[in-house]
Amino acid sequence: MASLTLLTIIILPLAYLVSLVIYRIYFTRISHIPGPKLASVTYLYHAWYDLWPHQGRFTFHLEELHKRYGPIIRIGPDEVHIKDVNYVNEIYPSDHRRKRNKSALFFWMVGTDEFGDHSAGATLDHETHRAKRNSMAPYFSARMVRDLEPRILGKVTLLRDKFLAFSNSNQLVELRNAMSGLTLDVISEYSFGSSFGALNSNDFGRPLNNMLLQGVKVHPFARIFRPLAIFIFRLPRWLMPASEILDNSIKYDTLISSMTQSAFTDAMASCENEKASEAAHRTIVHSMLAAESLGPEDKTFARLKADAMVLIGAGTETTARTLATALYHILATPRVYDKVLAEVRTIMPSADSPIPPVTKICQLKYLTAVLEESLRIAHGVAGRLSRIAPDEDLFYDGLKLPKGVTFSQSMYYIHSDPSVYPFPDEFHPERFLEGEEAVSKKWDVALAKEHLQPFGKGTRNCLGINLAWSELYLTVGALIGSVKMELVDTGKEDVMIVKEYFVGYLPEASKGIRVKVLGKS
Ligand code: HEM
Repeated sequence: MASLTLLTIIILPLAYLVSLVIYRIYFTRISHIPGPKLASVTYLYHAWYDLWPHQGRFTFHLEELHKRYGPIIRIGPDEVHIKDVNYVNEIYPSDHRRKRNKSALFFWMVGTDEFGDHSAGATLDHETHRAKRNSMAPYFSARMVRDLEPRILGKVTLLRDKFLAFSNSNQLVELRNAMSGLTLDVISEYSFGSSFGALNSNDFGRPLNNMLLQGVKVHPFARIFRPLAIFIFRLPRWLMPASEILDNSIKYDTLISSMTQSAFTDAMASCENEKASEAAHRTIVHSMLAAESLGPEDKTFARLKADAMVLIGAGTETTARTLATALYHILATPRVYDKVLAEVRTIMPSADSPIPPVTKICQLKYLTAVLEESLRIAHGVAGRLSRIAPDEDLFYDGLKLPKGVTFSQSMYYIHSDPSVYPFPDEFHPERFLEGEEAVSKKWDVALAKEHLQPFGKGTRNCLGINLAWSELYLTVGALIGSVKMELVDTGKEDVMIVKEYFVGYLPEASKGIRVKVLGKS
């Protein structure tokens, strides 16, 4: 009896574990791909870098692994990472016939009914995603962004006026927080016709901004312990363990619910009283309810709320940090500041001139290069963009990636590749400008432009590209054109990402990117 118990309690589980380890190292469909043995056995390997004792560092550890094992490495029992700027189109094709699913290994929220589960962004299957995305795409098209530009401009004007109100005061403005207030208000106003009002508060909506910033910290834990995360998120709220991250996600859920609810109620009434297509420009919810690509099961409140959660989350921190990074580098480099201001003055003659429309600002070549360089160096989305090819085998350097395997690249590595962007940690807008400097420094401008892909690539790239560009042009144009500021005790280390929680993350010990407003420029 005792030996039977010993067998069941110790020996059988041990034998199972040993066979699993041997199987995972030597006999899976990707065992031929080099990489650390421990990573091929268990995701606990990631935990060391992403959870404890380090946090959000696995993406950066990949550099070391690639140096040791080469451009293609195995980073999980069924996951591969590639670091090669020339292999991007193969992983993220734009042709819908080459299907790319997302992977639940990274999009852990699938199955939680929370965190944007059922949204387009978190839909794994290629075709299902396509229908959901098509229902939102018209609302974020270049034309719609142009039509709704007054919504963006209203918020940018408010931001500029708030900055000017700080003139000659001793109060410093922290740019990343201020830009988060702006982008949060823009994405909510643009998508729902009413904003969170972050810019109406003196602190640019700091509690809301912090809620979003803290919320993303859930990703590493949930990726590594996915079943546990799903279990926790499916618990009734009163049974959930006490945690700041959970609290923030619940607050976020409540906030988005009420915003979606009022748009939903209004949109349902519009559907009854007027032609749905006529109301479709009013909010993203109206637009989705009018979309023919969606069936009734995808037009429920819960489903639309999931998309709203992803839109607000995706549209805020990425754009805010890119803006803060752009402003830091402009202010930190007098040569760049002088050029940007001189160029802005050609369409905005004085600090009191009206903010020009995006169609005019986007013609400024130097400013465009500054924004391209900011998008590159800010690493808005730094995490690996994981995909699965459900029905084609891929090949890299003779190595087979069988269909069904999860693979990824990280735009962080593309944008830090010195063969495309020499001295990648340095800010040089000129790498994106044909001209004397590029020739004298032997910079390949065409190559730099070809590999700049901050918004991802292929059929699942960023939905908000047009909106993001409009925000970047209007905000930097308006602030440089109207406001004179100087950096206070802020250095390059305050704008360089040190962690990855899907979005890149700045050092938490830093006091931020602080400026003193001196008056009008
Ligand atoms: C500088 C700003 C931005 C950057 C760098 C950025 C970057 C990205 C990237 C790299 C992806 C692809 C993720 C993946 O492949 O898994 C993505 C997806 C997405 N982005 Fe953005 N984004 C920005 C701004 C915005 C804005 C303003 C919106 C608001 C509409 C937005 C909405 C989305 C959505 C909804 C997706 C998911 C698209 C889908 O799955 O079809 N993003 N973004």
